[in-house]
Amino acid sequence: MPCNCKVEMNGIPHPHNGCEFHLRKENTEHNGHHHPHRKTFDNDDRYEEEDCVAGDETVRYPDGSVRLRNPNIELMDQDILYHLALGSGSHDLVEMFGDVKFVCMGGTPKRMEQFAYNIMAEIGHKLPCGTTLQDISQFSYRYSMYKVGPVLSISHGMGIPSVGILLHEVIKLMYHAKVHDPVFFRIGTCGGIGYEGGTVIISDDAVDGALRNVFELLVLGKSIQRPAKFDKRLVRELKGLADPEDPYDTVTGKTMCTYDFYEGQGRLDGAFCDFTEADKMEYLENIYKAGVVNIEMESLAFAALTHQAGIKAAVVCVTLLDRLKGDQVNHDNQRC
Ligand SMILES: O=P(O)(O)O[C@H]1O[C@H](CO)[C@@H](O)[C@H]1O
Ligand SMILES: O=c1cc[nH]c(=O)[nH]1
Repeated sequence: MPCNCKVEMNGIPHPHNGCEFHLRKENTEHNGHHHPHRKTFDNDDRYEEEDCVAGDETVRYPDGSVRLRNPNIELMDQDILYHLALGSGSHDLVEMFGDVKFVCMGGTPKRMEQFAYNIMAEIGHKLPCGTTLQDISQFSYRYSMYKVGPVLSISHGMGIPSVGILLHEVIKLMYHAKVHDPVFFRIGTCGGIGYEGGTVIISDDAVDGALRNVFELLVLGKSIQRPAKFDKRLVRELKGLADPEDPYDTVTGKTMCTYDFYEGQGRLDGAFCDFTEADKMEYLENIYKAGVVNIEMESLAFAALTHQAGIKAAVVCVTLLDRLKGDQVNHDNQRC
């Protein structure tokens, strides 16, 4: 049953929160996609199908548009993308985002604003006279989002919870906007393991602090694990863009993703530390031997959630320091 409540938030009309789960049970068509065999909402739908591959038609519509693996969304009158300050009822998402091809994410709002300007110069995108780039999500006060032609540039904050929330909403945005075959990138910073500051690292695998290649999440109090997989072809394509003339090295390898910057990454300089320098070095040398080339804080969720959604994704990070040589990050190394 549709709901007529209207609420304005920050000048943007927003659907009434209490109405978001008014279900239209008779509906079998949603978002222009026909669902003759709408699935029931069970654990199999949500948490299995580990073998699906980005671009696989079992996780995409045949035209390449993003298929949501959550049957609840198609039953809702409108979907509020709360942390983006957008909504399927309040905005024409197809008109605003239907032409998106690349979604680039990185930690800070400033980086992603600068990246948007760089992309604008790179692709020769012109803004209407007298206008500047606008932060589309400014009234969320959480993330920043800029759109330059087919490129979205979005800040994701720090850590798995922050990037995870963003990914849920951006994947739904792709679905509502009927975007075809989007490719997601995280453009980040990291600590190198055996690599000096200034090295570019393309992740070909993501592991947690115990070297497990899965993203673990508590759902309804139970631990679920989702495989964290990157698109190997995209990794090779990106590596192929490296030029021997580049004034920095570009390498591929296994990225460790931790839940903390200090103790979680074996740093001795946090507010707490219950291990010795020898313990730290033993750990870092062990992960180095296991093939880990860098440590950061989002790749596991990034790989797992994009893989789950059938979206091609890659993580490319620059090292700020070699963790085999120290812990402290200089301000000069991290400019935005
Ligand atoms: O520079 P970003 O993209 O934020 O990435 C890295 O920097 C942050 C820690 O300083 C973490 O988010 C880590 O993943
Ligand atoms: O050491 C580092 C540097 C940047 N980001 C991290 O997560 N770790």
